[in-house]
Amino acid sequence: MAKEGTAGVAQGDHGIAVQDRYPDDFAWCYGCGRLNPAGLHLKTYRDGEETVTAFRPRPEHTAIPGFVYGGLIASLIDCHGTATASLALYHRDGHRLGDPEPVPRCVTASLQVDYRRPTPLGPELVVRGRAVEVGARKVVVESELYAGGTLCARGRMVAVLAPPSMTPGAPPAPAPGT
Ligand SMILES: CCCCC/C=C\C/C=C\C/C=C\C/C=C\CCCC(=O)SCCNC(=O)CCNC(=O)[C@H](O)C(C)(C)COP(=O)(O)OP(=O)(O)OC[C@H]1O[C@@H](n2cnc3c(N)ncnc32)[C@H](O)[C@@H]1OP(=O)(O)O
Repeated sequence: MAKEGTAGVAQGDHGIAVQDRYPDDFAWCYGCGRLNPAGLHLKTYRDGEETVTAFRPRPEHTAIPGFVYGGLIASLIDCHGTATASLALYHRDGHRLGDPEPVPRCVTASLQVDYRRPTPLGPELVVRGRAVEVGARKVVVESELYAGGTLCARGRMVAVLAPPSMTPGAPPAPAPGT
């Protein structure tokens, strides 16, 4: 059974965030890429048998006044899920965060979000996830999103290892003055 959300996030695998171990070419994601200056910079940590992340929505993440936009909720569940999948594959291969081997990058093949309660805008949101199936390249991740300890959304996703042949180059640098 899922634990109630808390904001205590940094435990296990040396307290390192999965996203801080993605190779640079895979670190531009809007939701979780550490190199995307306009992104959300989500960080996923191992917490026992689960993973956890926390994010405090800002006023621009409003759906209707006082409540969080569902697309943001989906983004948090998405990026936390792909990181949870990456960590599951890394662990399966005998590694721990902090090892020199790069963390594998997964992309979203399928994402389902069930919005169970309106999510209040104000408290920090906490997402807890776990890999429930780990295949050769495919990982199924289930997760829950909490606001102030209240379960507001559930996620289920299929994440697939990005083929190395599709590694992108870094995006172009912004034009001067932008
Ligand atoms: C933005 C990336 C777009 C391109 C993706 C490709 C390469 C990635 C390159 C760079 C990525 C860099 C950074 C990523 C940044 C952010 C990530 C955050 C999350 C996202 O924002 S990411 C954007 C949205 N995402 C996509 O843009 C994916 C488009 N898509 C594809 O690129 C292919 O579709 C792919 C690679 C997913 C699979 O293609 P594939 O040919 O490699 O593998 P295959 O089809 O054999 O599937 C293998 C196993 O997954 C099962 N499976 C597949 N699809 C399923 C589904 N929908 N439901 C249930 N199961 C499914 C199969 O049933 C099989 O399962 P089994 O092994 O058990 O038989």
